Amino acid sequence: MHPLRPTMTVEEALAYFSPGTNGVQAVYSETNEMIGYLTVDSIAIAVHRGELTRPIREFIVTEIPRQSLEPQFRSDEQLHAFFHSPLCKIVFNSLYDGVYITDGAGITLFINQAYQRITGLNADEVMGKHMSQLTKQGIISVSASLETIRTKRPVTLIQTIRNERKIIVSATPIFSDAHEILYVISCVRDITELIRLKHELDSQRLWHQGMQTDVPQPDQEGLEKVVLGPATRPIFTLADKVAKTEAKILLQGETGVGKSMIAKYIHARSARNGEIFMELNCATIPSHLVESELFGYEPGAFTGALKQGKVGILESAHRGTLFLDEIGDLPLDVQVKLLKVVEENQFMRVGSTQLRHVDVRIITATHRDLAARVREGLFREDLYYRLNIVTFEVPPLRERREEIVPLLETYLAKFNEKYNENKVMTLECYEWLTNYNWPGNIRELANLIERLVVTTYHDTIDVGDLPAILQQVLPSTEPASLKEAVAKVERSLITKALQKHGTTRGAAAALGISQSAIVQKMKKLQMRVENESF
Ligand SMILES: Nc1ncnc2c1ncn2[C@@H]1O[C@H](COP(=O)(O)OP(=O)(O)OP(=O)(O)O)[C@@H](O)[C@H]1O
Repeated sequence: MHPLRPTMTVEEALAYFSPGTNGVQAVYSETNEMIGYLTVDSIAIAVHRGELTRPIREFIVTEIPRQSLEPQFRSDEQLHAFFHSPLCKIVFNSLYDGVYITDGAGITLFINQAYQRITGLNADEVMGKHMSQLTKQGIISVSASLETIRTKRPVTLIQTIRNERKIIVSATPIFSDAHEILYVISCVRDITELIRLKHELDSQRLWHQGMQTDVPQPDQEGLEKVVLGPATRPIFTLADKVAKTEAKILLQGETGVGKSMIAKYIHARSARNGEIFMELNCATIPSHLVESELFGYEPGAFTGALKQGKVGILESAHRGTLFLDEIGDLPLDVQVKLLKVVEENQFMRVGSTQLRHVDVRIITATHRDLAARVREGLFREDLYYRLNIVTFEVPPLRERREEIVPLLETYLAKFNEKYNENKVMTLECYEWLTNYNWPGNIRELANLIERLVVTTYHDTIDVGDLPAILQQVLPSTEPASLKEAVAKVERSLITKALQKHGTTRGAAAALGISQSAIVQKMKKLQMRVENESF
């Protein structure tokens, strides 16, 4: 077990006072200096006062009282005796927070009076029952005790009681001498009201910020309703500015973050508004067809070609804007032809020797690191610099979480209207989705809401309606020690630098350390070091 830290809660510290351990435990600062002791007596006082969630720093003593040096529980039997004693019931019933105790197998042994008050459940409904039975019966949505038994770690999660009340449950394991879980003590707080207030506050704050901006509402441009949070507002402000120019724009960001929406917005705010906006995704058409799709072809230019030939997307976009998505996937030979368009506004159809003139604004986008593609020889450097006069880095949704709730609200309203429904989402569901990582970004969010509106039978969408992957309960992911936390940050910084710069040399330079230092660090962090080019 890791050392006790002053920021731990009393609840977390309970696990350190298992049978066979001393009634006194040293507490260490984040820099591993011993700063005092926590005794079983001070823990008992905290428990008695219902201060399970207070940091133990408030209960640290600098000298050890002599009686505390005696082991408090000499055996598992004494621990069992405590949990089955009337004293245990008196102590837990005196608490304001709810307490739920199961044995190491997950069978309910005790609930205190506060738990009954908070949840509306009475002892007869749960006593002697296995937690899985209670989830199956829909009495509780998920079980923190079972997660604790599975992971052998403290777990905190949000639980719904009979599909109504939301409570936050923190479960802590109590171990035997042999490190088996004997009991799980869960502390329970009602958060229904808390979530509602937080949710209201977040939404209001965000919309208020949105109102104060000078950015013209993209919706006014005939686009879909756009959510503008602190991370996207500057992007739209800059987009509005560069829209008035003919500068080439490169949009970078993961799939579904809104790159094509920004491209449409730039077109709508430019002098070309009213002319056509054309879009070509270079990754979705086979590479041998990209050239003819883009530039068109003459009659009989190749086998399978249309007799009358075909006008390419570039020509169709004359006077308008052409949005080339996934430009990083454009074959090298087509890049040469595109360079001519960018530099001279000229091109030739496939199978023709006649130069044609075209007036098109080109906006490009990619989820790839184009600079790295240039280094790898997969993207022409001259074209890269031509296309990349202004770059927009569009952050993934997980890095702009404050936009998640307004996005959920926007899409819920949109699909309610589309399907003539009147669905609402529970606060727990909002909370849950705010914590999800959204690898598919806003597109994934929009698709999920559409699916939920169409497939759910009831008017209230709850966590139980979410796909299984979204319902996974995560054990507390707090790093266990400062060292672990530092390692986590180092690992993430190195991974990001390697992804961006491609080589350990480049990554080391970006992080301000030598190449041998980065390689050594990677080995220490058990990261794969293959060769210089990683
Ligand atoms: N700020 C926003 N507010 C509301 N909806 C948004 C916002 N940004 C994007 N969307 C919506 O998210 C979906 C995906 O956006 P978009 O197609 O622009 O992403 P993308 O980055 O171009 O994805 P890809 O690279 O896969 O083509 C679209 O339905 C779009 O309307």
